[in-house]
Amino acid sequence: MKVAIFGTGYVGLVTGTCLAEIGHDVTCVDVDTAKIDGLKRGVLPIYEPGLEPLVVNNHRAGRLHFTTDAATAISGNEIIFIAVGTPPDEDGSADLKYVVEVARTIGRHLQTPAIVVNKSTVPVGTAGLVNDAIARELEARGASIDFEVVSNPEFLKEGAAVEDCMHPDRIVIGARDEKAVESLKKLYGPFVRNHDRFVVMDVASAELTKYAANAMLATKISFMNEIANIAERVGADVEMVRQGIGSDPRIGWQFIYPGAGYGGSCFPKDVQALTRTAQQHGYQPQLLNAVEEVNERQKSHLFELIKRHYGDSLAGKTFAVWGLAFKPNTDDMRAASSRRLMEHLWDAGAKVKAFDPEAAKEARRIYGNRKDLQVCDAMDDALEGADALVVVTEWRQFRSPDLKALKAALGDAVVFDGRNLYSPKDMEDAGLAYYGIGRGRSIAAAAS
Ligand SMILES: NC(=O)C1=CN([C@@H]2O[C@H](COP(=O)(O)OP(=O)(O)OC[C@H]3O[C@@H](n4cnc5c(N)ncnc54)[C@H](O)[C@@H]3O)[C@@H](O)[C@H]2O)C=CC1
Ligand SMILES: O=C(O)[C@H]1O[C@H](OP(=O)(O)OP(=O)(O)OC[C@H]2O[C@@H](n3ccc(=O)[nH]c3=O)[C@H](O)[C@@H]2O)[C@H](O)[C@@H](O)[C@@H]1O
Repeated sequence: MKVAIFGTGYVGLVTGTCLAEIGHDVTCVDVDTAKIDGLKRGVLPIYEPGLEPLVVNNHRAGRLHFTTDAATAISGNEIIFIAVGTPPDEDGSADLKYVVEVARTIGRHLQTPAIVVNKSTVPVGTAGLVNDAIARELEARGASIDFEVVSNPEFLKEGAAVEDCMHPDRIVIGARDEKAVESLKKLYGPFVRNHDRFVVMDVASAELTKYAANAMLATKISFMNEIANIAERVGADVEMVRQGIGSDPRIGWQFIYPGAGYGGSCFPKDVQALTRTAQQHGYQPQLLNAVEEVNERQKSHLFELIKRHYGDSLAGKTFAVWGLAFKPNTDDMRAASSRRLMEHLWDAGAKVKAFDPEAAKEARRIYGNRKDLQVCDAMDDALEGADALVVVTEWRQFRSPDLKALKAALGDAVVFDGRNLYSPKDMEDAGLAYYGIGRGRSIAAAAS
């Protein structure tokens, strides 16, 4: 099938590439000329495991095209995806200006009937806005061309995006028109050959499903962070508690890892946007408010633990920070907890030596040449001359450090573990003071 995708970010590029991989003819469109030029040369704008060879091979095979020319991209394509950003507006609601702009562009250039599939995360009612924007442009041209707007939210995770796209656990389609549903089933069919994973519903329910999924996952995380904060106060270890509840299939093992708070481009903005939607409809979403509030507090929690150890005398101290990306296997630092931590440390007069396997370039882009930040090329380099280590992202290579070397390297022999990667006992045996998240007993011991 012939497909155009507007927006060549995490969602658009991954979706387009995976659709090309299963044999469709895909044109990715973006307004960012540098991104498109890079992609044509095989230079990817993001780090995503497994994506680069797929992009290069499918581009070479002539199934995956990149352009900034919307008119050419739209021409003759039966399916047109919208996969542009929906960042938070000033009041937290989703800013739909990019989505509406794409809809207008489609209306301006559409020549043949098409299904317009909205993959961006958008509030209920957006399909209607998209429909109206296209219709208005067609009317202005005096053109009468059939089109149908469908909601098809995306559930992929960064760091596992290709895998999620190739093996989706469900494909949600919100549509009024049976023919549009059949076309999308044909498009995605090869991804779900052995299982019927299509969940077909009305458009409003599909739009809300996306927010419900992200809000539920964010709720699980904030819930565990709340338990961690209680554990810290009552002298329990949240890691034991996690193991004690995860085996109950009604609770499950996933998304119950306490930590330095959830980050990324989606959970924070989507919880806020759903909150705004509820409020706009006269409902006070107390649970969603609490999920966000707990997360906001949690993002400062590592710094609170650092203050607990050092008191207010942080000026002149140097902190090694392992992990800058908001999660492992990505270079994305949007709303990353590392940023909040470093900003607190800098405000307190401390310096940071940071290492991340993929996000170094992004950190340099965000923070430029700050005197109090040194972005290092190796994890051990970050330890040199540091007083303490703070682990913010659970990259695999951080999991088994040489504790003797760690003790020797750190001026104050103290570790703050924002992802509970280490055993308090191993740390204690190695002579390191250890602060994890929600690890009440070891924190009490370290602070005493
Ligand atoms: N990042 C993720 O893991 C996921 C994101 N989503 C949702 O998908 C949407 C896209 O997110 P990302 O891919 O992360 O965004 P992104 O920011 O990585 O990429 C968006 C792209 O759209 C381009 N763009 C903006 N206006 C355009 C226009 N008029 N025509 C063509 N291209 C245009 C931008 O230049 C940018 O390259 C958002 O609504 C997000 O909430 C959904 C699931 C997962
Ligand atoms: O809408 C989106 O953009 C996507 O948002 C999340 O995906 P993503 O943000 O890429 O990454 P996650 O693995 O969900 O992690 C989000 C944050 O939660 C944190 N987290 C995750 C799991 C956990 O147990 N504890 C925890 O603190 C991570 O460290 C990270 O900061 C969802 O998992 C995807 O299904 C969704 O499509």
